[in-house]
Amino acid sequence: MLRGYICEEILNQEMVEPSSIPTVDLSVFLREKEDGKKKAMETITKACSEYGFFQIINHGVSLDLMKQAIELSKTFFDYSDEEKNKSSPLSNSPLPAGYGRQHMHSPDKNEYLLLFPPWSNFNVYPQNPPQFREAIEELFVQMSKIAVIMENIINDCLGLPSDFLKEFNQDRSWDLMSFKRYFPASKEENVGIAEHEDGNCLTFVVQDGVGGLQVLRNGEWIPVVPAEGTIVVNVGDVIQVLSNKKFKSATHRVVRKDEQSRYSFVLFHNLNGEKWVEPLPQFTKEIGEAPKYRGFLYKEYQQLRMRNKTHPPSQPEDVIHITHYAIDP
Ligand SMILES: O=C(O)CCC(=O)C(=O)O
Ligand SMILES: [Fe+2]
Repeated sequence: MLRGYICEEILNQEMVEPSSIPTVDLSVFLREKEDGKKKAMETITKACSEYGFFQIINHGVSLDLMKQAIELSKTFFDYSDEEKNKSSPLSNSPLPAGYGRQHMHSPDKNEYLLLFPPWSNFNVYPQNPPQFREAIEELFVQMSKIAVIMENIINDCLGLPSDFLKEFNQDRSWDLMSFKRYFPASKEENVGIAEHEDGNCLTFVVQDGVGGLQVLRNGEWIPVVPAEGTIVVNVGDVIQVLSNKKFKSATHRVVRKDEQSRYSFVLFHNLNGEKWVEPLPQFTKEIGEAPKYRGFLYKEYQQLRMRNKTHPPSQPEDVIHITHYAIDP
């Protein structure tokens, strides 16, 4: 049940509904043949230079497993608080891995299960449903493989050495997976996750059929129409800073639907907190361009973002995001 599938066999393209963000067939990178790679790289480069969002098909992650994980997360989130709270975070973990709900004052209306890689000591796995843990662990492995492939593609698109990002961060222990349930919209408001950019390197999203994920493109909110088997990819702040804004960290949000919960899960391909992040010489000194950001310790940024969530600032302009490190021209 949890086995991966051979990429050539799967995902009849006709199954995929039309969507407003570009779709990249990842199988061209998984095969030895060169066909289609150039075109796929152009699509990715354009999407990342403009707004940082695209989606992938034929990625090698088991479709059965993706579906099964969404179903298992539904079962989990439907349990009583008492059952869910059995997976409450350990007090010594660097981020609250385990089950949680957004802070009462947060505009975000969702509950979540946060997990570090399967070998981490910080994970507090749900005991129920019984198959959930195995599915999460297998998905973590399969999606992390795609993340490494995608890192290499991004290196090529940016003109960096082909294993640059892998070498930049060898330590995968800060990677995270998050399962979420967004509650149905109320009469007064429908924010699932307020407009934001992800702080990490690359994000991979699997959503159910409900919809509500939107990306900002040229000042307009574009819906990311759910299509079975696709994985949505977005660029995070770390890539934006390293590339000196050549690639954009996608601004996105989730809008809640009436009368329906929405379920999704996400792999955040992340950085070790001790990494120093600053625009690379390839995008500054070597091409005579001024850096758009000052350097920072990644964990400092992650902690500031966490503080936003647990102690929400009273003014929207006090929210810390990557502009905190921006150098004014
Ligand atoms: O649930 C989704 O579709 C996206 C979630 C998201 O943007 C996030 O967790 O940062
Ligand atoms: Fe996000």
